This record gives sequence, structure tokens and C-alpha cells, in this order.
Amino acid sequence: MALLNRFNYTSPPPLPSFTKSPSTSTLFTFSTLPRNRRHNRKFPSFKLTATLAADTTAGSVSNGGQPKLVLEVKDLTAVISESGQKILNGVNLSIYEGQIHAIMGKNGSGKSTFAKVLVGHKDYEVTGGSVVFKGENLLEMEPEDRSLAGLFLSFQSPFYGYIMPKLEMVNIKADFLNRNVNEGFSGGEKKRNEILQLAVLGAELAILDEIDSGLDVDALRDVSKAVNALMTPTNSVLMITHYRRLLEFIKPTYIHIMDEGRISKTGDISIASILEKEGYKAMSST
Ligand SMILES: Nc1ncnc2c1ncn2[C@@H]1O[C@H](COP(=O)(O)OP(=O)(O)OP(=O)(O)O)[C@@H](O)[C@H]1O
Repeated sequence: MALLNRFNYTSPPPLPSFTKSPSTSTLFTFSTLPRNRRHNRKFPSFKLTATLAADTTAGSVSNGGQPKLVLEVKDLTAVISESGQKILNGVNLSIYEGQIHAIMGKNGSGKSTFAKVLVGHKDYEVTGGSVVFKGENLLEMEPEDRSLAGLFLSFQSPFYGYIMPKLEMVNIKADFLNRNVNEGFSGGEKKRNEILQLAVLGAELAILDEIDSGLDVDALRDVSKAVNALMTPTNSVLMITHYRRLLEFIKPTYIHIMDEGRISKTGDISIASILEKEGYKAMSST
């Protein structure tokens, strides 16, 4: 029985606690949507094996005591457009300003699909649920409109003066500017380049899909440093990873486990430690 795939939006739960020792392309979501933020104080709660309850407002910024909701995903279901195969089976997730959320999960559990659905990738069709991004109904927007609204942006033509300090921050040599984006870059350099996009564009919500894949330890440190340096009280990050080492560099407010197209568990960094020691069987909902 899945114990954690249900959200209770009725009352603010206590802080997370555990009672049990219990692939793809990289993309970014950039938000420059109008500031008609909704001050929504609905909090999800969860149950993990014995007891886990997560107040996902932890780590969020309080302006006048009111955490600001950046992304609210409710019961999101989606299929592959071509085949109709169901991939997302009711994703629920709330991200508040200043938070870093990590999604982990077995291969094929739907992590990247979730990320792509958020940016309106044409391969997927949303069949149910809702996604509110800073008060806007994301699902009503065409992918182009999401891009125009700042949801997805591909870095094309840098403004030299503006990005020089950013280049330094992510440890990229200035000759980068003389090359076309991603032309002649190694895998690790591409990752740094992608983080540079994030640096330049100042994403408010960045979705980082396996930014740790293919990076050597120095590059991982650089990339993580850049992400951390970009965090402000109003920035948020949703990162997908298989490995705890990234989470040691970029410390998540919450870790979610995706299983068969839904978030089945939520907790703190200890989830990653358990995963590393025991594998996903330790996350089994039985
Ligand atoms: N465009 C597509 N066409 C066909 N199948 C797809 C497509 N996109 C996703 N899938 C399938 O949907 C399932 C979920 O894929 P997804 O890439 O979201 O998983 P994931 O959790 O990111 O996996 P990994 O950890 O290996 O990156 C997989 O079985 C995958 O083969």
C-alpha cells in the first residue's frame, strides 16, 4: 500500500521526522511571470512508513510571516502524446520561495517527464490535475508562451559586460563568448554553460535535471557553487538527481521520491542516506 502518495491539504503539519531507518536532457525553468503571487497557506502532509509529515514551508522566506508559494502541482497526470501511455499518475508538489527540492527515484519513474511536462514539452499531454506557477495557470499556456513568460529560456546571445562576472563565478574561460552555445564543449563544459544560463537569466525557479551526470568532481563543485551563489531568498530550485553527492553540495530543503509517476515519499537529507545504503527497496511503501 502506498502510504505517501496522498496529500492532506487541510492543516499545517509538523516538521519532517522519520520513524523508520526507514536520464535525459538538462533543462531550466525560468520564471519572470508577473508578480501576482498568491499567498496560499495550504500545506501538504505526508506519512512515511510509520510517520513522516512534511511542512514544505520550511526554508521558505517569510515576508510579513507569509511564505510565498512559487509552484503548486496538484494531482498532475500526463501521458505520452504519441502512444497515450500514462507516465505521471498524480504528482503533488508545493515549492515555496527560497526552497530547494530534490526529486530522486528509480530509472523510468517519471522524474524527467515531470520536468518536461512543467515546461510544456510537446511529447507529453496533460490529462488531469493543475499546475499553478506564481499564481498563473501554467497548463493554459502554450510552450512558446511559457518561454516568453520566462519559464524556459535557451541561452543564445550573452551580453558581454553583464556575464563576465558570472563567467568567473562558474569558472568558465572568457573565450567561451567566442563560441556558439554548446559548440565544441565537453559534457562537463555544457553543464557549466547551462548553469551560466541560470546565472545570467536569474531564474526564480530553476529545474535542474541531472546536472551531476557526466561531471567530474571539480566541475560538480563549480556547478554547485554557482547554483548556491545564485540562490536568494526568492529563488527556488527543483533538482533531479540519482546521487547523494550533489545533495551534499546543494543542500535540499526536501527530498521527494518519485515512484511510478507520483511522489511517494517526502523527507529530508536522511532519505538520500537511506537510499545510498539500502537502495529503493528501503523506500518501498509496504
Ligand atoms: N517521449 C517518450 N516516448 C516514449 N517513452 C517515453 C517518453 N518519455 C518518457 N518515456 C518513458 O516514460 C518512463 C519515464 O521516463 P522518464 O525519463 O521520465 O524517467 P526518469 O525517472 O527520468 O528516468 P531516469 O532516472 O532513467 O532518467 C520511461 O519508461 C520512459 O521510457
